[in-house]
Amino acid sequence: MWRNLLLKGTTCVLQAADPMFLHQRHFSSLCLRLLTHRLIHRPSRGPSVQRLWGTRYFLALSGTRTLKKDATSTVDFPVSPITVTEIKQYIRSKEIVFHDGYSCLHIPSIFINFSDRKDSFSLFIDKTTGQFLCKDTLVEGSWEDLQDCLEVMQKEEQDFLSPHVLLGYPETVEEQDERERELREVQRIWSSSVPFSDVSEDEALLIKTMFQITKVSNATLKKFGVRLFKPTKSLVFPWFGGPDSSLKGVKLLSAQNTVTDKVTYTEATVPKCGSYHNLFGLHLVGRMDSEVVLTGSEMDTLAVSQATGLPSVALPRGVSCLPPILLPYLEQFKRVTLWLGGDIRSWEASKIFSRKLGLRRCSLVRPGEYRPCPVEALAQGKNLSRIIKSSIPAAHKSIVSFKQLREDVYGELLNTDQVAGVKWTRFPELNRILKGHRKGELTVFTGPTGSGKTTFISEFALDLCMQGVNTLWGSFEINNVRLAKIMLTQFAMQRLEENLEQYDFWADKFEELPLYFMTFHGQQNIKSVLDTMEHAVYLYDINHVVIDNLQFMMGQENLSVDKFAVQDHIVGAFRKFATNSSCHVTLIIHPRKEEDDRELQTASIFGSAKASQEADNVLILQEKKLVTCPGRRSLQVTKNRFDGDVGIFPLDFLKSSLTFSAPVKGKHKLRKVPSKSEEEENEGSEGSEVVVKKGEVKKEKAEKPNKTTKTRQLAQNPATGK
Ligand SMILES: Nc1ncnc2c1ncn2[C@@H]1O[C@H](COP(=O)(O)OP(=O)(O)OP(=O)(O)O)[C@@H](O)[C@H]1O
Repeated sequence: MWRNLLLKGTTCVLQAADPMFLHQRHFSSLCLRLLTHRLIHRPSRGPSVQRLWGTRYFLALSGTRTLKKDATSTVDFPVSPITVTEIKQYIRSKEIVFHDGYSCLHIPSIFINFSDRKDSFSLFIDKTTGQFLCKDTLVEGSWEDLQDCLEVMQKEEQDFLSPHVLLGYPETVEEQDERERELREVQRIWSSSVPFSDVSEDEALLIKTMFQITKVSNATLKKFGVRLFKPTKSLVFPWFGGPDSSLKGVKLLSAQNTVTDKVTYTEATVPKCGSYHNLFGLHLVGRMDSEVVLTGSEMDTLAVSQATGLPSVALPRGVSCLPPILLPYLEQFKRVTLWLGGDIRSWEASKIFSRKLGLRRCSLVRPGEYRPCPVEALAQGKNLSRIIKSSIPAAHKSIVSFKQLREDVYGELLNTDQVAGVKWTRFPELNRILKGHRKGELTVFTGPTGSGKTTFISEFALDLCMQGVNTLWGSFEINNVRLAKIMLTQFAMQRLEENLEQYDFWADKFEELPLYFMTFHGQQNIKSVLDTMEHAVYLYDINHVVIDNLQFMMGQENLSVDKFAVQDHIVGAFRKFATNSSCHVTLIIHPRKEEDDRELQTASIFGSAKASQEADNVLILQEKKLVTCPGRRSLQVTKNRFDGDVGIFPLDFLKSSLTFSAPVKGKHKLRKVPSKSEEEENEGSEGSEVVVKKGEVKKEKAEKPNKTTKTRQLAQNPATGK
């Protein structure tokens, strides 16, 4: 029956009443049966069974495409998280020899004939996920795919399998058109761009001045194949890849001068950034090279190569992520120097990426006054070889002295603004109180039922995501479609149902955001959620996880245990995750039942005091008392571990765009946060804004000049002083 279905090229949908009915093993055995007919059809991306709203499982059993690039942003539940020990045990049981690499295990490719093998160990298995890539044939797939292939080889007593044995999701006509269009676009840009040797000296100098690369020679540009696309005056960086080093894509970089004479760059890639897996410069790396300098931009790689002669490659999306699919290409290097830029963000990224690459082979260039990014270092005539030599090992000892910390402390003092984290663009008041959004922190957010917690946090997270903070949503209460609709409305800042003709425009832009959703809904077990979060941090370098909300993890835990103890355990687990993964976790927790007319406080968070103790920040969406105007909300920060400032400011809700924006200044009187005793008699003053600096005496009257000055200053727009 299956065979008939396959031959007819149909898609088979299996719907199971009980989700457990179709589990992994069932699916594998099904595929094995198909394999014996030499027709294996299974999704090559992620877990082979994709979970869709908990009750339906789809098997795509038609189509002929080997690869399906990640087209969705949902993070599937890792059906059975795999460990490196299990992978090794399995491979040994199949009597396959392997090399234990830095991030991957290397085995001989099973997709090419023994006599045709150029490199005896060209199949790489990711030690964290079990995903594999054969560098000779570019066949990739999940750990389950590889197991199935090995089982079939053993069963059929074969030495190798055809690379076409693994077929992915069927490609729709639109997808096929899109792929062909992209290929044509790459060729069109490449053939209509010109090498620098064909550009007049004056024009070349003008372009180099625009991009601030006057010190980069034409010989270096030629070596890396960099061209000029004249119509937009963009630099064209080619992607040469695959066993034949053919042209796979291009990146176009344009430069604009801002009013402050700073140069800003915009880049565009073909194919789109999600499928643009180019390590720029890789085609120039020799098979025997054992050292590489990893940079955050193509121009930095040009600078390093020219100044030091060392092999250098650039990450395709700069410091925002290191996709695991690139790890096999970095396995040959015994030493990797990460010089990702000259700011704190690059420094943080280099520490995170070195974990994926294997700490013991990595050394990091610490940004600083004397160590800007490579292209700037070249422009300033610095000695790049010396900077690389001064890089520090990524593997740090458990016990350190101040001598080892002093540079870190100096860096923090020098870059206070960057250390404070990413600033919100839509919530300047939050920047004034919290100073920014930092990695590795835990934020607890609460507010009355139905007050708009999800709606607010959605905009709060979207704002950060639009600035490049890789975000993962765990929305257990409302489904991902509804959540994405809210976010898209907030992104477009308008009611899209009335402007459907604009839908594609906004959806295209929205799709570019580094935004991912867990495919969970309803009650979940904390272990599955944490496994998925870890999986996503590894795959997508997630910086911010939003959990809406904690109550959806409580139901699955042991009911005989006290529910406060369960909550404490869950909060502790999120705290640990945030610290260990250098990832910010925002946790929505329902408040305990309070009197209707009482404002919420830190102590109103449901459960014991553990949540507020573990949290770095506590945010409360206040609905009552503070405002006389009905429906008006305020956001109160009651804890801020970073610098202690707490405060409250009003939020205006715009129903058409589902956004909260600060009300017009001057309309609202300043007000201080009431102390507990004052709170009792507090009548509530509407729409007020206040920031209390750590160490200030709360009891001080708002009218006192020094206090008023302080709060007024803080209420001012720092740019205009108004
Ligand atoms: N400030 C506001 N004024 C009026 N309506 C609002 C406001 N904020 C959100 N809403 C609307 O209220 C409804 C509930 O919002 P939301 O789901 O964000 O609340 P919640 O606090 O997360 O709810 P729950 O307590 O069930 O988790 C939505 O329809 C939303 O558009």
